[in-house]
Amino acid sequence: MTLHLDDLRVRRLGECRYDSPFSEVLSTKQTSPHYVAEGDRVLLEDTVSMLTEHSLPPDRVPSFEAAGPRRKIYFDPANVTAGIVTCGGLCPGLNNVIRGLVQELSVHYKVKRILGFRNGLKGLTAEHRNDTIELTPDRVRDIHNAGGTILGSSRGGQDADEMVDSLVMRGVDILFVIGGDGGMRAATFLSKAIRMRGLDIAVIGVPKTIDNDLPFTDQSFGFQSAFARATDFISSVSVEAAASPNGVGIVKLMGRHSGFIASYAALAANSADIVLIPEIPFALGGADGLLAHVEQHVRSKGFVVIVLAEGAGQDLFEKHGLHQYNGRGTDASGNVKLGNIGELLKESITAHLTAVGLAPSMRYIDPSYAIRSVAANAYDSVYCLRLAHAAVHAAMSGRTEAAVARWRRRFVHVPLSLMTSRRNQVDPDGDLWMSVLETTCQPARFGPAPDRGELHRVS
Ligand SMILES: Nc1ncnc2c1ncn2[C@@H]1O[C@H](COP(=O)(O)OP(=O)(O)O)[C@@H](O)[C@H]1O
Ligand SMILES: O=P(O)(O)OC[C@H]1O[C@](O)(COP(=O)(O)O)[C@@H](O)[C@@H]1O
Ligand SMILES: [Mg+2]
Repeated sequence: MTLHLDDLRVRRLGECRYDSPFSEVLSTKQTSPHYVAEGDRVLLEDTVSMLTEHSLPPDRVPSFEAAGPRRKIYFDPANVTAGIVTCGGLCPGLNNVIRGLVQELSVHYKVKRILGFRNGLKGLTAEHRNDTIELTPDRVRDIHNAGGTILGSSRGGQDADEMVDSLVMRGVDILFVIGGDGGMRAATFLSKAIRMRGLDIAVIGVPKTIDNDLPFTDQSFGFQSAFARATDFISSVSVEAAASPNGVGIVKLMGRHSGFIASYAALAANSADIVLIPEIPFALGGADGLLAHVEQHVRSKGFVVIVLAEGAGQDLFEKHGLHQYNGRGTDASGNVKLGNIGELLKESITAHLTAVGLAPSMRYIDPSYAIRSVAANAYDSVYCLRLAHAAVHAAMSGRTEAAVARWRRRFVHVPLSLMTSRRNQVDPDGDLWMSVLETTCQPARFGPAPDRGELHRVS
């Protein structure tokens, strides 16, 4: 999908009439390598070849609006009520974002009323709309030291009109939705319902996902803390596998559709022999298949370490009739429940190695929630705070139906609809995956799989 400048424009509620608390400090600021001035824009693309391909004049080149404070704002801070909600799966840094929003709103803009809606978008339903937490700087003072979210989170669908009713009834002027692809989609529908009613409510998204699968953001907050934690598990399994006869270490990590956690954690641990991700299908059997490669590793090196994303190899269940590992249906938000690729690999590798006389010592870990429930590390803490600042500035200046994101090191406004227009995935031809191949020395592909029953069936 080719994007044009107009696709990247962010909606505004109206003219900015109030002086911002940042007016004075902004009066002399200009764009520099470290600052993008109000009114300047950040390029969508960043190579000479991509830019020359358009041959567009500079003012028509696709670009994002720069985030940051404005000299004039739309809302009168004295009369603003802000709402905050966290949705979907946990991610390190949720509390840091909440704290950053509350501090910026209260300390600089002097907003007096900030409501935290409880347990995700469920908190905006008629049943729960009055069960809010009053958020003050005192209330959020220490929350960033813990993982999770003080507001709680949830999955499951809600009616957009019912949620708008809640915002109206609670007098909310600005809603901050901290969520993943589902949350951004819900925020988009919510914004549309607000617009249909002609209401003056700003909706600003703060993209959240440990899978790093949201587009138009360099890397999502909490991702670094999560993959750092995952790295510990890879290192443990590597030690175990190396110390055991025919050791096989397997670590299954989160990542439904995108193998970023698996790739980054494997690079950080620098001890994996094989990385398997959803973006690159692989075959189990055959001379070039995964099982043959595992066998060769165990024969030559004495052990093997495999890191896999939970969404890898999902086609194998059907292909090999292994229905016992297959996922079933969808979760409350409509996300497909995945088959258990970790168990499938554990059992098929055990069967294969045993059959060829290399009975393995299997060390399989699925750290699951342990990687996303941790507190944000120092890097993510800074990132979360800066995203929160950008989100408050965007909202106070009347931007709406937009998310704040860091794109090519700059903080920008991204139209909400774009956040769900595509999925960020590891590019098999990109330099991240090349680094993984350079590090593991694994072949670019395992397969193709011959349909000749070479797979050792597991019971
Ligand atoms: N297509 C959709 N339309 C409306 N709401 C959605 C949609 N997808 C998800 N949501 C809502 O967004 C919230 C969070 O979605 P979910 O997929 O669970 O997590 P995440 O935001 O982390 O991706 C849920 O409450 C869900 O109902
Ligand atoms: O929290 P649940 O429902 O068990 O879902 C687990 C899934 O959540 C994720 O952490 C991603 O969640 P989000 O889409 O909510 O960010 C996946 O990595 C994982 O598969
Ligand atoms: Mg999601």
